Amino acid sequence: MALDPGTHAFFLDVDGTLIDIAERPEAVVVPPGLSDTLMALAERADGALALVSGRSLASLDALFGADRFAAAGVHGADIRLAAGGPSHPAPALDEDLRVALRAASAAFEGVFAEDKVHAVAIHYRASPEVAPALSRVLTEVVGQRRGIEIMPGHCVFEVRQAGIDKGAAVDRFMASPPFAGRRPVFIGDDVTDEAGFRAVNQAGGIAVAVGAPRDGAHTILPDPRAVRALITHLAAEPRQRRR
Ligand SMILES: O=P(O)(O)OC[C@H]1O[C@H](O[C@H]2O[C@H](CO)[C@@H](O)[C@H](O)[C@H]2O)[C@H](O)[C@@H](O)[C@@H]1O
Repeated sequence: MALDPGTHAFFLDVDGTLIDIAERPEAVVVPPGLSDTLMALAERADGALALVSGRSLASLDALFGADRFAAAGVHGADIRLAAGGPSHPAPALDEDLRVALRAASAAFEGVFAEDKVHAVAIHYRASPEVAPALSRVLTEVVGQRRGIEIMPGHCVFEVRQAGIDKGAAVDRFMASPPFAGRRPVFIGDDVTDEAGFRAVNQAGGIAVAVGAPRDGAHTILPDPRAVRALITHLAAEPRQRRR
């Protein structure tokens, strides 16, 4: 894969892409040195590197360092266009909907709700067999509310506002420096990353799936370890890179 920090902009999904999946969101491990390696790549790309995640910005900062990276949190509902800069949050998901989703989730053994204010992730990794029934209940809770969608992910249903997705986040980053004028690259593993793939494809960029084929992806890396190896390679001085 011919990627060049001098000309590409990098959009990186987090769970299942940069870091390995864990049993619970708070149990993930960021490998030692990964944040510094990402920073080195960001510097080589003149700042054109963003984390694009379903996690909140607070969660990303806890994992990778406060304000260290440009980032789109909660699938783009809360965007920090530059490291150290302000965030631009969308309106919160209605409080009564969030309360109802938390209550509905609590009725299922092994299920818990992660309330991210702009979205609620309902996790069922500990009880995968409940997925069909859980999906039906969440659909009932959302009911006739307009502009709300339920997105499946890895052992999770995410209830969020329609129109906010990783593709819109990529478009927003690409509209201004240091991203504008570069060729975007999106690396991700989940169905929610396919919106990011569509956005980079429309901009003539490169979409890289992780672990399994995904709609819109040009190529696949086998796992997060391979993603980290690629990042390490790109972050190195050109003369240090193996040809
Ligand atoms: O867009 P991402 O950066 O891939 O974030 C997607 C969701 O990741 C987290 O949940 C997922 O990872 C957990 C830790 O590995 C795992 O336990 C869970 O089953 C996965 O769904 C995070 O908790 C969510 O908020 C993100 O939306």
